[in-house]
Amino acid sequence: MKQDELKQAVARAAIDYVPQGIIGVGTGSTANFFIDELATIRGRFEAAVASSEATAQRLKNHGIQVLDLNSVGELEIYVDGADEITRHMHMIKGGGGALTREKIVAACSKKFICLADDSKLVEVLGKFPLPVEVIPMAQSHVARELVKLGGQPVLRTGFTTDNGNVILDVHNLAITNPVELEKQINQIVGVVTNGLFAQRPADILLLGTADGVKTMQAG
Ligand SMILES: O=C(CO)[C@H](O)[C@H](O)COP(=O)(O)O
Repeated sequence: MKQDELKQAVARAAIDYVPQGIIGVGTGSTANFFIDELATIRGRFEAAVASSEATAQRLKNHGIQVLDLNSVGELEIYVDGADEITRHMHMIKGGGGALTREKIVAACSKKFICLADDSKLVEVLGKFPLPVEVIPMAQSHVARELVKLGGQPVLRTGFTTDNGNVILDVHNLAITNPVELEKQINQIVGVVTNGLFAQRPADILLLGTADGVKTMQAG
């Protein structure tokens, strides 16, 4: 099965988790498939909160109401993809550069439902370069600190986040303790946040495989 077919299958499976109220919606090609599925059940839920400008636009294009996070309470679910995920539900996210808003919406949600094709399931995080969102004037400082942690930061050229910041993609990190590394990187002055989602892992993983969609939880 092609990767896109697997993404579409998990997006369709996620519809079973959609509550009547307001849904947090992620960013990326898998999230886009989910948005397209949401469009088919418009009217069965109230509205959405978007984790990026691109997601907000796609939701609106489908006629789905998009609300400001500050105007709503805690969300029932947040649905998003990942670049890598482990059996412990720790993730690397931010391949699309939306990591900060994704982390914020996820933090405001009771349940994080991760949608991924089986190429994203890994034993250890870190083959995918870890995205770090950085205030532009701190770019060099943060890069030096990331080198001290053993990584090789590379500026994502020509890319600005929805928050007006830059992304350093950090290669070759040995991510043996994702919870600690997430905290450590976030303590560097000038870092907005990093793409490790370990302090707040996913609750449910819908994994697209050639044998169908598998539902997994931390274990
Ligand atoms: O974190 C993300 C965007 O910032 C995405 O969830 C992640 O990059 C996966 O993308 P895709 O679904 O296109 O494979």
